[in-house]
Amino acid sequence: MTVVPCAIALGSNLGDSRKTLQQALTALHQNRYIDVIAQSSLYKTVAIGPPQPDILNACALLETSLSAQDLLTQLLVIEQHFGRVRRERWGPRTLDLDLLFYGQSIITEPALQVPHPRLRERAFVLIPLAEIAPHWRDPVSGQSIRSLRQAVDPTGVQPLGPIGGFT
Ligand SMILES: Nc1ncnc2c1ncn2[C@@H]1O[C@H](COP(=O)(O)OP(=O)(O)OP(=O)(O)O)[C@@H](O)[C@H]1O
Ligand SMILES: Nc1nc2c(c(=O)[nH]1)N=C(CO)CN2
Repeated sequence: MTVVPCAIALGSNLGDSRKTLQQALTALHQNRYIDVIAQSSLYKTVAIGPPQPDILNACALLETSLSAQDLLTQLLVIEQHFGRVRRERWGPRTLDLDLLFYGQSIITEPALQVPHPRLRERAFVLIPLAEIAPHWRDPVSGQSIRSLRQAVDPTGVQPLGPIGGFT
């Protein structure tokens, strides 16, 4: 059985966001095909996009025996479980789970792009991810997460400490 290391981003700005992120990590942990290897601190971040409340963001490293498509399906199932309703693009959400990396794969399908196409410009992704995977190499740019993180403006990304709830 092949096990693939992956990275995901978590975000929430509706409801009890800290609890939602904790419960999302617990749901991933409970999936028999997914191991949660590491989780970043929690960050309060200024929302990029339409005006809306600040967002709680974090990242996690996983190992999975699922295909990238099946892992995305599991992420979408967990989002739905937390009542995510899609309205405007980049609007407020109870839970957003993005697949950032699936090993060193490059996937460009309509429903799945990996590495996540916007991760290189996102301080709210790169700062938490650099905590847990500084040496991970982005297969598209060839750069490490640490060097991508050093290139973004950290303004508006404030650490809040451990996510808590899940160990
Ligand atoms: N790497 C990926 N991770 C998560 N969803 C992806 C990915 N690539 C493509 N998608 C597709 O995008 C859809 C999710 O769009 P969504 O509305 O959550 O975007 P968003 O997270 O608000 O914005 P952004 O994609 O800029 O982070 C999913 O239904 C999925 O099919
Ligand atoms: N701060 C912040 N801004 C965003 C976020 C997010 O998770 N955090 N997600 C977006 C679309 O996924 C768009 N804008």
